[in-house]
Amino acid sequence: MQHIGLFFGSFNPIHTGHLIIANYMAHHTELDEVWMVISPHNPLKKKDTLINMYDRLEMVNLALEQTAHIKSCTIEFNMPKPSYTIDTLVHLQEKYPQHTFYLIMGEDNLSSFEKWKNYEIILRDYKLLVYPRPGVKPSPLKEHPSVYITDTPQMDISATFIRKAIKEGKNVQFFSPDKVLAFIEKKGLYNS
Ligand SMILES: Nc1ncnc2c1ncn2[C@@H]1O[C@H](COP(=O)(O)OP(=O)(O)OP(=O)(O)O)[C@@H](O)[C@H]1O
Ligand SMILES: O=C(O)c1ccc[n+]([C@@H]2O[C@H](COP(=O)([O-])O)[C@@H](O)[C@H]2O)c1
Repeated sequence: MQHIGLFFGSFNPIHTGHLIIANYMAHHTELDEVWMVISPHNPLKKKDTLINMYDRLEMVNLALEQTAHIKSCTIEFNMPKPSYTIDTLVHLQEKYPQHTFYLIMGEDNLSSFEKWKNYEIILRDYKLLVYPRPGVKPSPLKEHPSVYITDTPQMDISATFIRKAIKEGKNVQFFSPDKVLAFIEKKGLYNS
């Protein structure tokens, strides 16, 4: 049996903030592995700036080329859209009954967690590893017995910031691995 942390996200694009969290969860906690689950469409986000899921997957894979114990997961690609996490959890548990799954999320997502489909069932059946994120109002759910607040380093960087900077022609070196930035440039992503 393995303990797998599921790090769900749009990864539009993946950035250093995501990667530091994934590393911390994979190597500094009791988890055996972290799977980065690329969500085709977050039910609570508009699709305007969302680029195609295959390009987002490619960027995650480029970022993870040299890493052990952190993998990409495309399970939501073939599931109904938008991507409801409870449905994915049930599907993964059926497919991998030998694993114990944990949900990894930033505090920003915990603050809106009560808007998620069947969030009470998620809290009943899964443990949530929640890491602090700068500038987020603390959620009362922090006290829930299924919620574990981790001691993860914090970095105030977001995909929104990166997309905006690229659109404005600014330099974003180090915000994401070089290979990811080269892919963005080659494909002309986030330019308009
Ligand atoms: N800098 C960061 N530090 C910690 N967690 C982060 C950071 N950036 C994103 N996350 C977390 O990663 C998960 C996936 O986030 P997502 O792909 O939406 O990135 P984002 O940077 O928040 O994107 P956007 O700016 O487009 O909303 C979420 O749980 C989010 O809280
Ligand atoms: O299940 C839900 O109702 C639900 C509501 C909002 C967000 N989510 C998921 O939370 C994950 C984080 O999304 P994001 O866009 O902040 O990276 C992503 O996988 C979404 O599909 C899920």
